[in-house]
Amino acid sequence: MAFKSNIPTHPVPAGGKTGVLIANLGTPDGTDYFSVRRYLGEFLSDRRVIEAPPAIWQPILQGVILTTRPSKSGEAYGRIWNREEDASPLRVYTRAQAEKLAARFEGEFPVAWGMRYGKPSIADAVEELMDQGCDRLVFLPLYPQYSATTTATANDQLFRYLMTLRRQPAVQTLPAFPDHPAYIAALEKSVRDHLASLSWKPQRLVASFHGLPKLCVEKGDYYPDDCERTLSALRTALGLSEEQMPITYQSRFGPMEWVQPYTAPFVSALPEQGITRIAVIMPGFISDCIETLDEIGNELREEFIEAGGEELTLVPCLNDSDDAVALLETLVREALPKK
Ligand SMILES: C=CC1=C(C)c2cc3[nH]c(cc4nc(cc5[nH]c(cc1n2)c(C)c5CCC(=O)O)C(CCC(=O)O)=C4C)c(C)c3C=C
Ligand SMILES: [Fe+2]
Ligand SMILES: [Fe+2]
Repeated sequence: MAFKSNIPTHPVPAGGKTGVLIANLGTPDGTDYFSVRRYLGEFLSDRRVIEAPPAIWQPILQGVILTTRPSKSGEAYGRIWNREEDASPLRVYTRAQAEKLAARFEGEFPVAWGMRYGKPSIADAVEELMDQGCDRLVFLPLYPQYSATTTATANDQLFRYLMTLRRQPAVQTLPAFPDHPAYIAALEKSVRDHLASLSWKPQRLVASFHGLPKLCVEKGDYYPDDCERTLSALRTALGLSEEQMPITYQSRFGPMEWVQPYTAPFVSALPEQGITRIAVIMPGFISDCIETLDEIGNELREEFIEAGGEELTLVPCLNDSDDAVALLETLVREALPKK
């Protein structure tokens, strides 16, 4: 293999320069069939996400899944698309987080953003930082809870690109932050602010995390433990019990069993217990995306109303709020050597 001659366009200063790379999952470039197909094809070919042998999985993926799912998902993306920016919310928020974080660092640390799947890639972001003279990188996957299907594959992708470089930066990968005090404080404030803006009082604050196949957990992925850590810290901060703030898991994909309880049946069963006004918080997502805005904000709301529910409100994700950006700054600064 030939290694890339990646000579920075800016000289590397004496003593080195540190760049910050924030990474998220990735999202389609458009809502049309081919854009969504390209995205899902890359995402669902990742063996960290679907561990089945390619000889078995690829014919299923390239056959039935990539024939049917892109149209259905494209419609869902269409419902939540940011028309002003002509981009999906995940892209809009991730870019805004990077820009606002860069503004906070005032040139002390350049910031770039990259996506595990699609554009800009993690490789694009590494190049952007190295071109600015960075010879050290702090890599922050934007997943509060660890999973091999998210955090680990983001790290893999970073190192996969570094494998091609002649001139490699030093890299520090940051851990997940499920109960970091700054993260819990930001979530607590987002709940309090949102509840204060309502003219009614939810009877339950249902927490919904992205799901994961149960088999991944049996093989050692400790994602549900991290979700429990987040929720237990948040319940304590808000003074709520497990009954008042239950944990559930959404976004099941495929026929396998996933971590339970599943959000949709849990929420649909609430009206028959006399619970007809609820708020839903999704602390597994730093940014609003198709899974929060459409799966919960549209699909789940419809199911809840059909089951006899009256009100369902979403607590927005932290997105590009000052609290979110302050949290990212804290996580990065804590990782840097003290001067
Ligand atoms: C086996 C499939 C999947 C696993 C495992 C999985 C884990 C996982 N995903 C997130 C975060 C996000 N997922 C998003 C979208 C999404 N996820 C899957 C499948 C699996 N996820 C699919 C097929 C999709 C695409 C949407 C669809 O077609 O339904 C997103 C949003 C992306 C966006 O563009 O808005 C996020 C974020 C986590 C945290 C996680 C494991 C813990
Ligand atoms: Fe997902
Ligand atoms: Fe979904």
